Formats: sequence, C-alpha cells, structure tokens
Amino acid sequence: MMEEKLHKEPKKKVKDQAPIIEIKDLHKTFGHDNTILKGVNLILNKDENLVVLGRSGSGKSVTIKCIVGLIEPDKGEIKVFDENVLNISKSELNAIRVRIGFLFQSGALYDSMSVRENLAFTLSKHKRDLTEDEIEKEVMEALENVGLAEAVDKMPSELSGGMRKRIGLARTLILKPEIILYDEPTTGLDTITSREISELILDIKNKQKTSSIIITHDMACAKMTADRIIVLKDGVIHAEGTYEELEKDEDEWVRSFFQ
Ligand SMILES: Nc1ncnc2c1ncn2[C@@H]1O[C@H](COP(=O)(O)OP(=O)(O)OP(=O)(O)O)[C@@H](O)[C@H]1O
Repeated sequence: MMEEKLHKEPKKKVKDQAPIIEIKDLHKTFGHDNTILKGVNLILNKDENLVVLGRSGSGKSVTIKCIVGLIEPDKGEIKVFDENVLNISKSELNAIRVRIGFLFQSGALYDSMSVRENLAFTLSKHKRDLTEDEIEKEVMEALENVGLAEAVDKMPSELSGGMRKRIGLARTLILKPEIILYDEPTTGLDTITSREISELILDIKNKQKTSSIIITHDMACAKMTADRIIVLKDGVIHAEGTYEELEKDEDEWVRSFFQ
C-alpha cells in the first residue's frame, strides 16, 4: 500500500526554463514629455505565442522595437536569450538580432526583384558562405513553409496583399529565427486572408518551434494565435491572461477589446 502511494507521488518539479525574452521596468519618453512606456514588465516564454493588445499609440510597437535595439529605452532591462541586450556590444547585439525575425508593417519586398531574388538576397546578406544550390534549396523550403512555392518566379507587383504577407513571412523564416516579432500581421487584409495568415502564424509556431510576440488589433487573429495575451494601457501592462480569461475580465475596458 505504502509502496503504491510512493509510486504515485508526482515527480519533483524541474526548475522552469528561463524566459526567452524578459523585460523589466521599461521606460520611454519621446521629446520632452511624450511619455509612452512607464514601466513595462513582460515575459515571453519558450514556444509561446504572446499577443499584445492596446489602443493605437499605446506603445506596442515601441516596446518590440526596444527589444531589437531599433529604439533605445530611457530605463529598464531587456534580456533576450538571457543576454542583457542594453549592455552589450554592437556585434553581440547583431548576433542576437540574427536569431530574431521581424514581420513589420513596413516590411515591403523589393519591387524590382522576383520572389526568389528577394529571399535569396536576404539569405546571402546574412549567410555569406552558401552556394547557389544551397540558397535555392533554402528559398524553396521557406516558400513551401508558407504554401507559396509556385510564386518563386513572380514579381511583387503580381502578388495579392495576402501573398505579399506570406512572402514577407517566408523572407523572415529563411533565416530560421528562434523568435518572431509580428507587428500587425493581418492589417489591410480581408477577413478570409487574415484568417489564413493567422493559421500560418500558428502553423509556424507548431512546426518550427518559434516563440513569438504578435501585436494585433485583429481579435480573430488574437484568438487563433495567442497562448497568452497582455494588454498595454497608460504605459504599463494593464491586464494579462488567456483569450477566454480576458474576454470575461472584470474590467470593462479590457472586455471592450473582445466585443
Ligand atoms: N521614433 C519615434 N519618434 C518619436 N515618437 C515616437 C516614435 N515612435 C513612436 N513614437 C510615439 O510613440 C507613440 C506610440 O507608438 P507605437 O507605434 O508604439 O504605437 P502602437 O501602440 O504600436 O500603435 P498602433 O496600434 O497604432 O500601431 C506614438 O503615438 C508616438 O507618439
């Protein structure tokens, strides 16, 4: 009897893995008094899709731009892969940046280059020692990952908005990032195409084991992709939870996002 009980005892909990991104007390003011971030604390766990909600201008993009050094915060700590990115050299920061993919709203393709050339250009810029055959293989693999292998010879002008987004995503994926930062990935797309992009974001996480921060106003995208959601308000994280938790949040302002 005793032996059986011992057998059923749960295993000792292994120490939790360090977060892949950890932001502490992040502050940012533009100009004299345009204070946007007033102490943001944020954690992205490994293999997690974290959705960031917040009104326009609440500082969602500023926060993720701080992560990759595109904006310098006034105060705070940002750890990526356990490295304090605000205190490292440019070359160390670049080594970390290579492991992070961005899909920014402004991430346009080069119009004068075919899809193949757009992807090959990105790849050869970052990995200079690849042969042409290796580049072609990587280009086709990235396109297959977004379901657009047949578009390899097309020019950007021949692509629909949804296809451009997918190619943009393929260009991000070709560098095999461990973290992907998505800034409004479905903006400007119709409902069905938005859903396809959201499905792709989920698919990428499951297949490539990436961890992502997804800024969106598209609640269908949030519902489909989020493991966890945080809501930014007045320069701090105002609420946090799963989609199902936050849509029933006691704060009416938080619930209003879900209506
Ligand atoms: N480079 C910059 N220089 C000066 N001010 C800036 C800069 N970037 C952002 N801001 C200020 O920070 C505010 C928040 O910008 P941010 O792009 O983070 O908003 P957001 O929450 O992502 O909004 P949206 O949902 O509309 O994209 C802007 O309204 C602007 O006042």
